[in-house]
Amino acid sequence: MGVAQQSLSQHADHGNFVHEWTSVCQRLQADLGEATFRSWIVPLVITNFGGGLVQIAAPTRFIRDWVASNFLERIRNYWQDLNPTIDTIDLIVRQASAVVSFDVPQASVAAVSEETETEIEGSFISSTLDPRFTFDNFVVGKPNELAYAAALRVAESTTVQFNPLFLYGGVGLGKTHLMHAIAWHIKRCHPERRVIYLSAEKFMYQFIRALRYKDTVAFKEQFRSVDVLMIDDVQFISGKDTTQEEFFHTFNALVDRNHQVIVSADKSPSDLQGMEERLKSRLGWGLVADIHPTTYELRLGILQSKAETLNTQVPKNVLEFLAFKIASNVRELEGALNRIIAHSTLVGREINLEMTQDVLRDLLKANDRRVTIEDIQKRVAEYYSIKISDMQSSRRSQNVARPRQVAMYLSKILTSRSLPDIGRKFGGRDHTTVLHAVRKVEELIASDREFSEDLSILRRTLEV
Ligand SMILES: Nc1ncnc2c1ncn2[C@@H]1O[C@H](COP(=O)(O)OP(=O)(O)OP(=O)(O)O)[C@@H](O)[C@H]1O
Repeated sequence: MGVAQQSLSQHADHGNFVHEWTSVCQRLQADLGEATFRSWIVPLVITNFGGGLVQIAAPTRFIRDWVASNFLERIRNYWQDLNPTIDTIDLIVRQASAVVSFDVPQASVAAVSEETETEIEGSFISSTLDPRFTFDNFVVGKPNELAYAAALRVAESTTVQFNPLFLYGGVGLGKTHLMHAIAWHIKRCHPERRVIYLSAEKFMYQFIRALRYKDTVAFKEQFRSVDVLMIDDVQFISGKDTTQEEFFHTFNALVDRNHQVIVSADKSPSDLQGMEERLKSRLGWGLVADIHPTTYELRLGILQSKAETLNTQVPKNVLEFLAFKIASNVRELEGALNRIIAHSTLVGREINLEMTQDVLRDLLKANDRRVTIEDIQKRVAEYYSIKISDMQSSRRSQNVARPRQVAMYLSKILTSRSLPDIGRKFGGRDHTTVLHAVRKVEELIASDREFSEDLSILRRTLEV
């Protein structure tokens, strides 16, 4: 019996849960078939249980999302058949290195002790780093070029050039990705440098624990002896005065010794509410680099890169559609791409616009950019100098029919309306007419450069 197994078996319910999970897995295996079971269920580990809750961790967000939308209900039902006290299955993402797993047939159970939340590897003490968050996987565009350049500079140089480096930006725009990328780079190129990377939340909990166990000397020593201290989401300690005080002293001790400090937050130092003035001011002393909201081009670049990483061919018009429609943040954009790829892999359905709109209906509604079919008809009519009423008319001459087809195509890719809906707005035409128009325009985009350029211009005017 391994160490982790021993520690878990101290839990009174351990035996039952292992037994139950094994039975649930057997039923899933029978239902789903070997290949699906291996792809989606085997990577899962149980990380916590008790009080009616089972917490299951997936190694990546992609697997978590897919399991959540396809198997969660079934896992809960099967579990409740065995143990009616279970009412919640909590699916989380946790890297394999953060958990200790041990042998249970088919799928595994893990014990997460406080030690395993902090990875201690040689001189590198840190929260678990996501292996995908590297500089190589970071797509650079106008909105993030300064933050990227600053992060790379700090990661590459062994002398301190600006202290602290303060990275900030809205939700899901890549702050954590850049922080991890810096840490990975240092870990690879300068393994002798001592780096601590952790969230401000964890900093606070470690500090509270040190206070509780009267261990603050060791706490201070640990943080003040590093070459690089990286604190993610520093806004978390806003309003938490004692933690701020400790962070302030740690920060000063490191900066005074010319050791690098890197901090990320959702706002600029001066906008951090609930943060002491002297800390705000010190946080702004070095280089403050913001990550702006993404542009259409950056979103498209990110999607192309992610599709390549996932080794999947996704049609260009689908990537463009997603880049246009999902402008909120990169995390959501990635989630959307993962969902359609997973759907296609498992159901064997070809990835195209139709299927994308189908699979992502809810998400698309939430992100509706409110370009209406009427806006499109008006803009296209202006562009080709035809009457707007010709969008609905039965005239078939080429100079009217082609713009009408273009408007139908743009309605399909820029709104989430269905083919029959679009047909209705174009003088009550049938959905097959709309489909024909979409195909025709796609053909022309591929074969006629001038036409394709016209269309890009038109599209851009609608996207602003
Ligand atoms: N420029 C980019 N290139 C590639 N991937 C990106 C880029 N920007 C963001 N991402 C991806 O988007 C997701 C969200 O990014 P991340 O977690 O770094 O955001 P964040 O700014 O830290 O968000 P939060 O405010 O929620 O902490 C990650 O999967 C990340 O890899």
